[in-house]
Amino acid sequence: MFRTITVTDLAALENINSKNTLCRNVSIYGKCRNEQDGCPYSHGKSKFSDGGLLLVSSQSAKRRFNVDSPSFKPLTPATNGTMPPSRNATISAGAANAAVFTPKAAAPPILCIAWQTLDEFSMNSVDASGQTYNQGQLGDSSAFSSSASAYDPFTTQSTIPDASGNGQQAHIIPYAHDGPPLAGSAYYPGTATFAQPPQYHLYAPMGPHRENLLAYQRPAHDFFIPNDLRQELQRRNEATLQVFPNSTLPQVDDFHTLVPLDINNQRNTAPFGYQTWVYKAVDARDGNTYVLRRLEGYRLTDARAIDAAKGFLRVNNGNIVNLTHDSFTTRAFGDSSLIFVTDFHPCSKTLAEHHFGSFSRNSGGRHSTAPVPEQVLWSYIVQLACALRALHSRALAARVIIPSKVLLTGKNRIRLNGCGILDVTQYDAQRSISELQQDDLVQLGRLILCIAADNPNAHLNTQKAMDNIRIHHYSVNLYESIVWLLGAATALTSQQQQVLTSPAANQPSLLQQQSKTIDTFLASITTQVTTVFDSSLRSEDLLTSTLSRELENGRLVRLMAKLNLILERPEQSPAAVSNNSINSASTATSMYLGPMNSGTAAFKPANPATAHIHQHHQQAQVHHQQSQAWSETGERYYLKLFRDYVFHQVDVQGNPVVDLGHVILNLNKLDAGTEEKVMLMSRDEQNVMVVSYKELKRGVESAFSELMKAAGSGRR
Ligand SMILES: Nc1ncnc2c1ncn2[C@@H]1O[C@H](COP(=O)(O)OP(=O)(O)OP(=O)(O)O)[C@@H](O)[C@H]1O
Repeated sequence: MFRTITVTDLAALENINSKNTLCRNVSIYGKCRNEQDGCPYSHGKSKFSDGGLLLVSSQSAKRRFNVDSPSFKPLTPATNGTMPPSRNATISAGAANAAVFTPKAAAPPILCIAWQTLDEFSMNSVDASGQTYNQGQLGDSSAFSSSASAYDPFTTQSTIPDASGNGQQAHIIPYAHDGPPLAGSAYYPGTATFAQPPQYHLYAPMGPHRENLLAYQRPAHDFFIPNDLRQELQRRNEATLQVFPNSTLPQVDDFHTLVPLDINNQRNTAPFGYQTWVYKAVDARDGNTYVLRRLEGYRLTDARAIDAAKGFLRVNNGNIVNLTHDSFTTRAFGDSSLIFVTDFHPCSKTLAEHHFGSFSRNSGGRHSTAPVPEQVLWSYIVQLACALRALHSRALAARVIIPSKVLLTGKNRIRLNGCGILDVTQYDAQRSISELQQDDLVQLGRLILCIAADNPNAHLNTQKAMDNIRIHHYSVNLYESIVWLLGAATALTSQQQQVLTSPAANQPSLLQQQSKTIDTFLASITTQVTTVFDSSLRSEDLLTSTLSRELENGRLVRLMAKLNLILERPEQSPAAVSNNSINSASTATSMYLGPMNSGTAAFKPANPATAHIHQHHQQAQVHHQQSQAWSETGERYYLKLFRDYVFHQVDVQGNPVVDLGHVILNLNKLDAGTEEKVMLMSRDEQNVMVVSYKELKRGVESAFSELMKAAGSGRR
């Protein structure tokens, strides 16, 4: 069975033959003649390269074609699908002497060739240079399949036949727009003038790499942020936006939409000497979410006290919950409350909740879980030491380093909370800063001791807790560090002293160091600091790689947004903007699917401006024109078909095909504007259009720029 194909570029068909499985059954066959002027086809590539479009019409088109037309001769039954005549044999002497055909941009030259079913496909094929191959030469499909298997949709180079028919390495610039055509480069015009843009459409695969995948194969999850991280970020997002609909909490100064974070019923006045409440709130001035810590019943007796926390405003450290605003007093809660405003870290927990979550404060009982890994303890020590260094170097002190005032904001990521509060509430207590800083070190030692001993009250019996640490097989180094921080070396047994001062212990021993500052401590744990630093760099690498994937997804989202902005938007179609745009040689798209019984030798786009211009009201006329661009004769119709091809595919049974890989692959090719062709089918399956991604890209860009012009803005 034969169907009629109209092609403007024979090379395109060749290309499709080799790459598109849907078109494997296409062979060039029979007499080829230019429909426009009746001239036989000449194989000069440059003459037929401007369109890059293959129009295929099935039965309906076949009916419309006039078999008596001089430009088309149906094949004889004798040759039907068995031994098609060679192309040369079908060209008459008169036709061979015909003038060389020069294509016009507005109406690309069109050839008639024959379409065969797969069964009929067999013998002859014509390459881009016009050379005829028979089956033996091509070795059935092997010539195609070898190029198909080597095909990488993301590559920018490929072997293509040159003008002489020899396979040569040629540069395909998939995303280059057509520049001025150069002699001998008609297939890929603009290559000589091409300036390499950033190849932002290419994914650079990052390790670890899968061994069983081919170079161009990517698993779907490679394109997206890992599930656990996505869930975590979404949970944080939700937590930040969460509101209580019937909340009776007041607005405090500029802070509104208060949500309590303190879900613990047991109120504890120990850390600050006041009952505290913690709220999430939105600052009306900048719209950001902050945490308000309220000290209930605080009365300001000395106005200077409130300024005592100002020094903490200047501290910006990754291991501290930073104070963001001046503290202030308020009566919004019906009492006199002191408010501290800090950064909000959604979904965070305190170390007390994390490590002693099921521990009852009043039971005094021991929480039983598996011992915390030493690496985690070192991570805590290094991070808190880092926070203390930031404070101590500014002549400040943390003053409260307890499990409930250390926030866990990510995996093993901790921040010191509640800094500066005691500076206000205990303003009058005359304690020197060095004394407070020494106390910070002791508190740090107690905190680590409690977590290592797995008991929040472990510091109340240091000796027993130290024994517990030994039972948990922590290293001598950790043991020694805790002892040094606690300043409790004298309380150790002679046996413990022996362990710490043995040659196995790190030299110089911390116990032998007299000066006790955070810098001394940090200097003595450099090995652990570098280990923690290394793991933090690795997690940063991981996040950067994840971010780079999202960057690609962001690009695809923008492309999808563009497509949806322009698709089926008649009021902004080019017909409304410029009636001549369809016929214009400079129109970005020179292809369309027109009715094949138009009565003309070549397809011509319907000029929407010509018909009925005086018969209707002007507005109705405009609407008519507008819809033309999306109609089956309109220049944007193929974009619509492409949308169907990407998103609305169905299988042979008519079931929807939901293939994310297909969507991503096609959107990437569209974004890159590759020369590869795609076969688009109308919904009634009566018409098929073959168009390159490059043309599609130009269509999208042109429609989008029209839209932007109409929107009166040059921004994208
Ligand atoms: N800056 C913050 N960002 C996010 N959540 C926070 C922040 N500060 C505290 N929270 C959360 O608020 C809750 C209460 O914090 P708070 O410091 O009062 O701990 P607590 O366990 O209630 O201590 P206390 O025994 O002193 O009352 C905790 O669950 C903590 O995770």
